[in-house]
Amino acid sequence: MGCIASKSAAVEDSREGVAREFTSSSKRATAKMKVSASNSEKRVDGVWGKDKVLDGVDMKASLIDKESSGSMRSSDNKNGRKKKQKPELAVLDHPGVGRVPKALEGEQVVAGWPTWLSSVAGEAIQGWIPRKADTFERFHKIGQGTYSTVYKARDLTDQKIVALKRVRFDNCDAESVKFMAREILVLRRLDHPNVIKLEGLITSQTSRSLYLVFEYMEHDLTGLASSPSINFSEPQVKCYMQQLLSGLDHCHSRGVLHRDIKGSNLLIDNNGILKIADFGLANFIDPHHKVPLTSRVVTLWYRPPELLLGASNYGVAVDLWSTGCILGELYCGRPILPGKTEVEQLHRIFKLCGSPSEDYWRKLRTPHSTVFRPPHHYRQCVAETFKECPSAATRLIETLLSLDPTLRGTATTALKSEFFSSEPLPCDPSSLPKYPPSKEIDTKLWKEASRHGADGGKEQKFRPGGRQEKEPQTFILSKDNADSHISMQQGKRLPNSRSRNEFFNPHREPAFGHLVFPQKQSEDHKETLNYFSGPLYQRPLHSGPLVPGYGYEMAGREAGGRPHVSSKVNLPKLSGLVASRTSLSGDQKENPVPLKPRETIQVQESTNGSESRRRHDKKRHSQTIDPRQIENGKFSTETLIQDGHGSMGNNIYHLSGPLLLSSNNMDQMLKERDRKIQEYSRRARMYKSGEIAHAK
Ligand SMILES: Nc1ncnc2c1ncn2[C@@H]1O[C@H](COP(=O)(O)OP(=O)(O)OP(=O)(O)O)[C@@H](O)[C@H]1O
Repeated sequence: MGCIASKSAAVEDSREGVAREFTSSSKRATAKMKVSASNSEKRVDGVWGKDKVLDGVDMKASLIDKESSGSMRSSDNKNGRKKKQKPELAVLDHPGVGRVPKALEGEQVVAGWPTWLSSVAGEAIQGWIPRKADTFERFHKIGQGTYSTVYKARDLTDQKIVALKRVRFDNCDAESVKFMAREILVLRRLDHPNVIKLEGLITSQTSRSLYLVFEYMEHDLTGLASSPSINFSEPQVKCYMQQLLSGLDHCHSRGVLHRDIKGSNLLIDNNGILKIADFGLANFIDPHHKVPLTSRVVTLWYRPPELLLGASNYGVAVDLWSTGCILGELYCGRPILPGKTEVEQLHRIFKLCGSPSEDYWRKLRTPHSTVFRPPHHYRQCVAETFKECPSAATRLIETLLSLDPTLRGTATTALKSEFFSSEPLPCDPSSLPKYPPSKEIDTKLWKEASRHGADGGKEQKFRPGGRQEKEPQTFILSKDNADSHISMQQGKRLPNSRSRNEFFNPHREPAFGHLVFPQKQSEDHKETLNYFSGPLYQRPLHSGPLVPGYGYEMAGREAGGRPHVSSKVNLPKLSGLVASRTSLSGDQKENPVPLKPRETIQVQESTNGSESRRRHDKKRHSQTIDPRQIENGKFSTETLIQDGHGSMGNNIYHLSGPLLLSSNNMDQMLKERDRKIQEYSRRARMYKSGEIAHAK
């Protein structure tokens, strides 16, 4: 950051009318900040060096000096009352969300940081100087996350292409700022070739928004895997997996759980280097000092059973489960456990991995463990399901998808597995083909285009895998944190929208293995249950993994009716294969037996702080929910339904209710639910693309 400091200090933020030449006093402040930062880093290094993991509590102690912790304590103990923190809040309240001493806070403001940031999350920015907006030239949008919009940009100081992630949060809400700041602190703790590097932060004293500056990555794994023209070879799959596990190994060794490993968060550059990105849900853990964590993390399809069952005492194994799902996906050409609700997800898991043993339930002891015992005994069939894969791959999938988290091993042991030492060996990243830019967002746009493109589209500006470089935008840091949009509407048409439409017609995806009422389900109904019908409190699936290669293409099958899996792993070609689906779901012979919850899932209800968030969300017409807020108990289920996805009354039947109702009612209810979800998805898309804003 030294260079950032010198770069920024020299430039005036004339765009915001804030002439901020650093005075000698601010220079002194900066120098002081650097000293404190290096001191604190030294202390943190000490912790790492000793224990190889970050102890959340120690780290807090190491990052905040005595004076600071004193001031924190006194503020916490206002009026002499000791504020009792929720367990999860206590977790969140350590790294990245601590304050710095008042004096340092003042110095940070002088250095250009806004007060709303330095006053509540000074640690996250300690030792850094904010970059100025006018030192970047912003191009088009390259990613849309639940919590962010990502743009391609050029750093005018060195002409380097970077990615700017504009994070969504409420700068008036200290908790919201703290959640956002945790991502920054986590990123600053990590330094590895397979972990995305945070290069700086853009904001100013008067700004209410914040951009994270990252190295630019051309692709993400979901985008590459779902590109119809890209076939991964087995050495390539091994190469990506090796990099993913190496990055994870680093995170875990530094006490960081990612908690959202999925293809769209695995970015790949033109040299074949894979980097783990999106640490928005990451948290610090200390295996020696366990504190309860929220189970409401990890995108549904990649979420391990213990989290679905409500575990709050978990560790690195959650990331390893997600890694197992990705490995399976890379061989199968589609997500291996695409559940639509938590209950269905769990059921799919048990059908693949077998019913858990008594010992498992005993050890788990979560609130839901008695509720979700499958009435049926399922035998483990991972090996059978993946029998077309090379045996070393099957064994690694089996290990990573162990129901018992302790049997999943670690990233280190996975890296030592036979999968990486058996032929064909992982290839060198530099030997991988160079692909045209491809991201999950492209997949979404293709899909969007195919929906709108059936009318024969007029303009055909959008090129899949070769995004249009738009005119550089004047980059002005907004004073409001509401989304600014670079519309991609104009570029939605595909050169061959018709044939694309065939590939991306969501109605072609059968709702196989549907848990709720497979026998009574009509074909029509199956069609209605497309992948937008995820659980409502979940991140919307249209911004999650977009079913790579799923129903995009009906490829041929081998004579035996099985997907061809060879050393040439044919992701898109395998997609949509009936045989592959059948073998995975095991639904052909056996109708899925619904789990019998004895009661609806009890979701922790707390309205703490939900009001302000609700107001904020309403203000921005946001259709998204931030699990980081759920984590803090800020949202009740009902809040989520009502605020995030529209009111559906007081029922929380989408969680587990359908399993308890008669099928007639269910038919209607699910149709209605799907209709609403479709409607909200559509509105969310319109909102994102700016159409709603224009319309209003
Ligand atoms: N450094 C980068 N280079 C290129 N593209 C990026 C970069 N960082 C993020 N993106 C793109 O932006 C998308 C959203 O970014 P990110 O996942 O960090 O945001 P998020 O709001 O946390 O998303 P999510 O909803 O998936 O959690 C990514 O899927 C990726 O395609």
